[in-house]
Amino acid sequence: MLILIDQDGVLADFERAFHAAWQQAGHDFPAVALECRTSLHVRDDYPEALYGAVEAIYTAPGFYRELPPIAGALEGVRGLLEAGHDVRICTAPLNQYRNCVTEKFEWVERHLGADFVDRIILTKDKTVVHGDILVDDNPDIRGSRRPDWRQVLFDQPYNRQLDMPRMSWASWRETLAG
Ligand SMILES: Nc1ncnc2c1ncn2[C@H]1C[C@H](O)[C@@H](COP(=O)(O)O)O1
Ligand SMILES: [Mg+2]
Repeated sequence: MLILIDQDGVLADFERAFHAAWQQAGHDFPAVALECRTSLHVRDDYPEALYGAVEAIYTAPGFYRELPPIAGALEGVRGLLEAGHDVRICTAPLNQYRNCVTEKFEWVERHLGADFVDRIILTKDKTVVHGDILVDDNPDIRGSRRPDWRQVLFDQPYNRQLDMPRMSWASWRETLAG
């Protein structure tokens, strides 16, 4: 199968890094605990007056480069390759792309190796990408086409209210390799 894997929130732990950076910045408003996050975009769980401060964290140089891998993700990706699947990273850049784009590539090179950079598909519209399965933490992927892939939702606190087929890296074999 051709398996498309999202980067942020599936391979790279955007949430954990944001939480740590917000705490370190010393804002009066406390960091929203990961288990209490309710919407995909972290900004939406903070007061509107703090949107600028939230964005300043994830647009800062180094934020994307230093994201920790999600537990089990790197082993899971290698396992999918070993099982014979064609694995591609399918990721959307921020509109404020300056640090984000380069650092997403650096992240892949650092954690999955230089050859894996060839497997990156960077797009604002994942519906135009061909594949059998897309593993993504976003439960509402929009675009210009009817996609030919089937989505498997990557389990995150902010998408748990939805009843959709989902997986975590602890259960990828049961969900994807069958
Ligand atoms: N939880 C998030 N809050 C804010 N912005 C986010 C979050 N997860 C991803 N993003 C941004 C960062 C990326 O540039 C794009 C989508 O990335 P993707 O690798 O397709 O998940 O949205
Ligand atoms: Mg994502």
